[in-house]
Amino acid sequence: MATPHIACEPGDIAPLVIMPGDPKRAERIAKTRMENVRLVSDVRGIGAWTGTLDGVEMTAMASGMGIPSISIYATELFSQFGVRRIVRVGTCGGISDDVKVRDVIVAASAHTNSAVSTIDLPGVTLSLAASFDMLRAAVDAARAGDRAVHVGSVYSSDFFYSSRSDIIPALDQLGTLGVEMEAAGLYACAMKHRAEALTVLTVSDHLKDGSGDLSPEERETLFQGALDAAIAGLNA
Ligand SMILES: O=P(O)(O)O[C@H]1O[C@H](CO)[C@@H](O)[C@H]1O
Ligand SMILES: O=c1cc[nH]c(=O)[nH]1
Repeated sequence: MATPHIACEPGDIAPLVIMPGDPKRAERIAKTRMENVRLVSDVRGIGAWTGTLDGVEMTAMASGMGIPSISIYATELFSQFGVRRIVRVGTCGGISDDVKVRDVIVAASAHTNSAVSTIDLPGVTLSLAASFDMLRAAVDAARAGDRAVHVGSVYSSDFFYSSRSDIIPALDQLGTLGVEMEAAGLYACAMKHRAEALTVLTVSDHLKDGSGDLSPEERETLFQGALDAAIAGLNA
């Protein structure tokens, strides 16, 4: 049965979902990496493409931007479509000096200023973390690739344009690798539905030095290292 944001039957979505933020990136993944793909839903221009990848059935579907958006899709996928694993393949801004543009970050955990970490259990801040099995497989695959790989915490912000850039040095001090806008929401949904999730990011820009930032076209296309690691995570 269709949900408010996904117009297809449960069997049309695979148990394993590759989820970039950008719908064009989802379509590109489907058309360049998958076989026998079909568009099974296109509500609000968020295409869901189901096919096979190296013989395994998968769906590529975008999350849109921000925790509210990814939470809608992840909730419907986990609760109504029998999805077991979602891997986010996204971009992020570098925070740590160790991280350079084009590097891959595997997000073991996500700090956030979103209410998803505090709203469900009064007095408790939830730990928002990746699936261990997915994380281990993705890290192993990423380390075998040709890009520098970092594993650790990221910051999932509710703001792309934040008035609180003053907190970035403190996040840096705490070892936070980069900033993006969805991982914490995805991890919270996976925890709630007793499912599994992972986030693998390509560093698209650096908060301390914007001179090497990726162009909009590169942000859409330059994600092969992260995607290979993400696929390994899904197959774990
Ligand atoms: O490239 P994606 O996956 O969309 O991720 C990052 O890019 C968007 C902001 O430009 C946010 O969604 C952020 O998390
Ligand atoms: O959320 C994001 C994504 C990419 N780059 C940033 O600086 N922030």
